[in-house]
Amino acid sequence: MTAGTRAPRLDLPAAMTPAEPSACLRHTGAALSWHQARARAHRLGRAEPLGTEQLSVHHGAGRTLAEAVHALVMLPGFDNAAMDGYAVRGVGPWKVIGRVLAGECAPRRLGSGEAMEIATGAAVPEGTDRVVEYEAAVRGGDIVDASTSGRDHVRRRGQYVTTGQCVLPAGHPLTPAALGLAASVGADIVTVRRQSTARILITGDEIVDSGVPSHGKVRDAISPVLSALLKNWNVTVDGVRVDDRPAEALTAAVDDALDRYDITIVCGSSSVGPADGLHDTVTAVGALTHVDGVACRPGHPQLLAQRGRHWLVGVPGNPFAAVVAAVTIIEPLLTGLNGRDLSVLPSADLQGTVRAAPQATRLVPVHLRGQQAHVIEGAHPGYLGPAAYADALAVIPPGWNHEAVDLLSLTG
Ligand SMILES: Nc1nc2c(c(=O)[nH]1)N[C@H]1C(S)=C(S)[C@@H](COP(=O)(O)OP(=O)(O)OC[C@H]3O[C@@H](n4cnc5c(N)ncnc54)[C@H](O)[C@@H]3O)O[C@H]1N2
Ligand code: MOO
Repeated sequence: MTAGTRAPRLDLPAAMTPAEPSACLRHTGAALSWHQARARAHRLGRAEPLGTEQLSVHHGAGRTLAEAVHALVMLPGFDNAAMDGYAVRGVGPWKVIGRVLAGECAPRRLGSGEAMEIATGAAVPEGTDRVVEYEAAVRGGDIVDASTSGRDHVRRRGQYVTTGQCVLPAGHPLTPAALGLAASVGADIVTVRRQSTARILITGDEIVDSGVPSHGKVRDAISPVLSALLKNWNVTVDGVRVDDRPAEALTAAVDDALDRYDITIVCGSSSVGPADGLHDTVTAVGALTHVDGVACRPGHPQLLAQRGRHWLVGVPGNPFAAVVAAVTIIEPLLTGLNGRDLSVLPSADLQGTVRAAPQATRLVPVHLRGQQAHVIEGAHPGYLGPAAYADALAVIPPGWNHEAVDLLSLTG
């Protein structure tokens, strides 16, 4: 609910031409470049990592390792068959002297000219030269024969991992496969960063949190999108609350949330209008400002401040601008808090009409098709339509000249 004269229009492409200002020329903070803001949020988080806890590998999904996982066993732990068939020794034909299934031990070693029927994963009998898969074997009675094969179909002990080897370093995200790997090298417990918590504070007298808004009112679109993004980033979003102005109410709510949550996110109130009290609140709660304005379109009026180990993020009230702020500030901050490196962003060639801003990074919703990102027309700071269809946001740097663009995932 900013008031006063509108900011002059910048050189927006057709796809992003809004009916209201998207440039925050009157914004008071010294804007960082988009890359600087992202890097700073990450660096700050990295300097104050979250505490740690120990979790079962069954419950670690989405967490980040605080301590490396070292193998307690060889992988494989023993020489075993990679195929169902016959473990053989020497040249065929072989006499079949028995059978060994997974989990069993062969009763004795193989002699030359002998074979043992074997299941995939079973320990091969001592003396085994190779495993002949059923498909390549010809059996008659207790004799089996096969042509020579190039592969021995034996997975050797320690072929993948040796005991003591670091299989997952600290800072590695516990993806489903990483959890399986930790278990396969014998880990029951992993040491991870604790789950971060966030409180979303929605400001604005015009905002209603359910139902169809009456004239002059606006349905809260930011809580749903922000809550979902935060859950994707493994944050516990502990309640969403609509705070009425006056400024003292916002300050009290922020003060309280800063005490109790890792990240307090104030939506709206970030600009320069008469009801935009976030800057005063930052001062009143004694937080130190690190980012105050980012040279990006949309999403310029972003804020990052710190009180102790607690973080205050201001995101613009325009919902698409709020999404931009989330991927610019909140995601890198969380990446840092979890002790992870900022990932190198994937990139793609951009198809569609978009023009670079001279001094700001533009964030544009795109569909990904193969190696190409296709611009979704109609993006507007106050409208989530194109973002709702997008796979990612393309990062269009100032002065962009049709080079490949970086991509920020919107789908988790
Ligand atoms: N004179 C200036 N006016 C504005 C500037 C500026 O630099 N000088 N910047 C513009 C930009 S850019 C943005 S973005 C907005 C940011 O405004 P605020 O963060 O202060 O947010 P509000 O004024 O409260 O709301 C803006 C807009 O968004 C709607 N809104 C707010 N919260 C929600 C919500 N939870 N769900 C859906 N929509 C929401 C609100 O009704 C307003 O329409 O300031 C510009 N003005
Ligand atoms: O127009 Mo404002 O850029 O952040 O939505």
